[in-house]
Amino acid sequence: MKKVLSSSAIRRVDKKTMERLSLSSLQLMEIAAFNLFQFFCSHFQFYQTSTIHIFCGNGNNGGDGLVLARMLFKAKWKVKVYYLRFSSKDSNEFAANLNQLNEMKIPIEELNENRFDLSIQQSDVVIDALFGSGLNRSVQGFVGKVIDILNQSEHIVAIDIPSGLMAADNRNNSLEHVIKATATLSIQVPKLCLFQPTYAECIGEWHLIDIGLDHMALEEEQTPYYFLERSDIKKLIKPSRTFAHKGTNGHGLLISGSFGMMGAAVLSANAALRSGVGLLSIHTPKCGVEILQQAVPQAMVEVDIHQYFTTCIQSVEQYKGIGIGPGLGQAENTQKAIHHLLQLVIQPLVIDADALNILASHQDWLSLIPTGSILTPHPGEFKRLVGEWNSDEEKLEKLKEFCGKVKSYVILKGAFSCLCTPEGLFYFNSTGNEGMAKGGSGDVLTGILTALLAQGYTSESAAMFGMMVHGLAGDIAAESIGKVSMNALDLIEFLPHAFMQLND
Ligand SMILES: NC(=O)C1=CN([C@@H]2O[C@H](COP(=O)(O)OP(=O)(O)OC[C@H]3O[C@@H](n4cnc5c(N)ncnc54)[C@H](O)[C@@H]3O)[C@@H](O)[C@H]2O)[C@@H](O)CC1
Ligand SMILES: [K+]
Repeated sequence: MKKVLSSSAIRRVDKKTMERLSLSSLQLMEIAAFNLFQFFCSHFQFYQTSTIHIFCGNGNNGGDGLVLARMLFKAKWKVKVYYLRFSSKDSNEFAANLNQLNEMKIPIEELNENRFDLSIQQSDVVIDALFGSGLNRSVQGFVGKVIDILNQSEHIVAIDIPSGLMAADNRNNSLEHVIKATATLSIQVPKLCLFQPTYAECIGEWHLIDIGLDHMALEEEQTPYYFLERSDIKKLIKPSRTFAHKGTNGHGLLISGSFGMMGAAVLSANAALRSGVGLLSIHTPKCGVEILQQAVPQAMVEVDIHQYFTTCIQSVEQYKGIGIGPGLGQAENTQKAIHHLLQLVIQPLVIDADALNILASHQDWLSLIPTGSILTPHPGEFKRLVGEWNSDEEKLEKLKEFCGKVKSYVILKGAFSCLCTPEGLFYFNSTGNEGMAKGGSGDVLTGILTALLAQGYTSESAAMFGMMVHGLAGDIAAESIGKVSMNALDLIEFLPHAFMQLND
């Protein structure tokens, strides 16, 4: 698990690293730039025949750019270096490295208001080292003009953060002039902006470049934001037991499906059955019985009295994991059935799709949600629950407030799905890809989560584990058959591989 830190926290960690490892600021910069250099050379080998234009500000992000330029120059890459002084005082590290470049006779050009005629070819590469985590106000004036010109380039690699973007909160940033990077090499610590959809087109693909910051110093920083990694899940996985039988692996219930939407029930049931549940029951209207008995013979079907949709859920105390929502529809009698279930149930629920939409239209029922439930909205469903937001930052505030209010977990689905806890901690997922953005993916997640709760995982563990394994199944599917063709059925097909990889 990596901590997502603010600029001020990163500065403290940098400082402690230097103190504890007896490094000067120049030495730390040298290490940072060397790691950037190594990554750049191996990951962007195909740029080797291009001219690399490196644009440096006169702070420490610019310092990183100068050191990287020196290293690429020595390694015989074709580099052109430019710097501009947006601040009247150069940082010490920038100044020292500028001297070095001059001493080594590496050509370097100063840009200013009167001189910034840039000639960059289509195949050339721009490295953006203008501003990093030190940006504390919107970019304006001359440097803004330079950013606009650079944005005409096709290949832009940003160092640490695309210039013009702030690490954590951009609500007071006009965002008029922001580098639109194709890739961002962020220095060791993930920043909140990396996970926010609004800034995705400025950040491009991103990579974290480890520079050996002091682990204790990172430990000492407090943050509500975390980047969840595969290794975190391994610790949560329950060992399998030799004498396990279907009864000890938990009995799950899925309340899903309605006329015309039985596919959702089939998907979530199959996902649950691939996620270790001992026994699975599906509550469904009469029209779904034959479909489910054929498509999911391993499951038991509990038949509603209604032909087309769910109207009546009787007793649920025997189930440890209960998932409700996929393909449920929003018929009036289904709404009543949900209300009845909420009054009846004490164990946490997995709540998805139409069950969320029903809750959104009955806000007074939110207080009936059992503590520790897991809600899995996509942004549209979440908006119906909490109203519009004006920025990603506000969206996270609403998420925290909502989870606290309903004392439950929310997995807000999307790229870097975000799990928020009732205590207001945020965990961004590191698995998953855009090939999963298709109907049925969410139904699969509901099935997985229901199965994990049934097996006795706590809501928090189930939410982390489920979110990670779901995304990983998507990543394996993308690798095996490609993002275009993969669909929800493939997520189920690759779930066993994902579970095995997490267990390894
Ligand atoms: N020892 C260290 O501190 C390390 C720093 N590193 C690099 O240093 C960067 C941070 O460096 P700095 O703190 O010097 O900051 P930056 O280089 O990001 O920015 C430079 C300065 O510009 C000024 N500024 C802020 N917003 C502005 C605006 N809109 N218009 C004009 N000027 C503005 C501020 O005074 C700021 O300090 C990181 O992003 C990273 O690239 C890395 O080398 C790792 C080690
Ligand atoms: K930058």
